[in-house]
Amino acid sequence: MVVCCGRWQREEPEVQLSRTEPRPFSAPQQPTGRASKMTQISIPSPADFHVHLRQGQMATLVTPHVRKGGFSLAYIMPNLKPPVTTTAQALAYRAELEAIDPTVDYLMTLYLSPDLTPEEIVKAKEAGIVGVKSYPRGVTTNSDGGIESYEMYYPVFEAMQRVNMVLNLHGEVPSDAKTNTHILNAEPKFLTHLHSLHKAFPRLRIVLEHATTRAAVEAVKTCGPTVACTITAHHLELTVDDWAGQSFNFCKPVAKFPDDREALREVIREGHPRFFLGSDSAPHPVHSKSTSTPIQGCAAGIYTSPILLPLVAHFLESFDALDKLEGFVSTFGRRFYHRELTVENTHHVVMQKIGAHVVEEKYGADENSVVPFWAGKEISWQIVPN
Ligand SMILES: NC(=O)N[C@@H](CC(=O)O)C(=O)O
Repeated sequence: MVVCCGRWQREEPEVQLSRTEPRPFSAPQQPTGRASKMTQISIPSPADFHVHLRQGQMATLVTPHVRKGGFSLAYIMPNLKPPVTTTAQALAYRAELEAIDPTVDYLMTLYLSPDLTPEEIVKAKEAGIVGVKSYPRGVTTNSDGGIESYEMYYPVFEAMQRVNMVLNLHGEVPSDAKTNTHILNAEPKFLTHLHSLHKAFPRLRIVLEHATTRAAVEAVKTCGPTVACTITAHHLELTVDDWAGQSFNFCKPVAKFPDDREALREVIREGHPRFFLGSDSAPHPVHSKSTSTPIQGCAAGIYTSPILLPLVAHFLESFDALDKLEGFVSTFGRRFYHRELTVENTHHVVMQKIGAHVVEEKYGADENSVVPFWAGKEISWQIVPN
């Protein structure tokens, strides 16, 4: 990372370029205490390990925003209609995205469903598909075909462990009045599943997606090096008070309490190498966010792709963690996913702090337009066009 404070500038050996196998998770801690003085940052090949890019017109609108937001690698979620359940579908979907923007490296996933077999896992691995995403039934957008119990998938997980694929968990259990389960405790109640899966498949790489609670952070920390966790940009800022009555801040899992948000911030400040960015950027047409009816509620999802890198820098700086930006948005996730930087795949994204700029209020036109997170508010960092 290159940091500039006024005329002062110095090169730091924070990222070693390598063509070798991934190293164990023992990244050295970065020095602290100079974050507020930075005026320029250079990040090598930022990677977003959880993105929704949709299909059709919406995909055409939002796919170029991955690059616009500073990212050159995107880990693509499979909750389309119909969900991406086969290797053939995932490859066709990747081709669709590459036709829109060929400059991004799209890592593809399959949707965990009863149709997924160990044989399909082997085929998927050979075709370069990276992971399988599990959505518990009914907890979020397009999760009607989601899972109800994990045991029946053990043969699939066994195959994934054998061929070295990643299991991505949407970590919430469905609401149930009988057990007092609701959207505020759905994530803590899910953590027993995380522990059971890790115990049953200790070599299976598992990612607990978009953690929102102190309990989730602590659970991941107690697991071994094969378990990691993504954190979104918006959960670094929001708490329950921000989405109750504000539909554009509504997403699943919902933002929790100030102490939970503090746990997310702490683990980033700590520079913990198993916690990295997965934006969960999830665009919905403006009408499905703003004009809900008693029959059709407000869609869950917050859209951050077009402003992502400056937004993350803005938030990390606000809680004195800007010096952890490179690990959080590039090195840590890449290492976990075995997508480490090489001389060939590294390009630096430079950001400058040149006074606040206001985030656009919407992208696209008419009924297909999307409203980004932080719309109309200021961000202090901007990407320098190259
Ligand atoms: N995060 C969300 O609130 N929504 C996501 C689905 C998901 O990841 O839960 C979406 O696809 O819209």
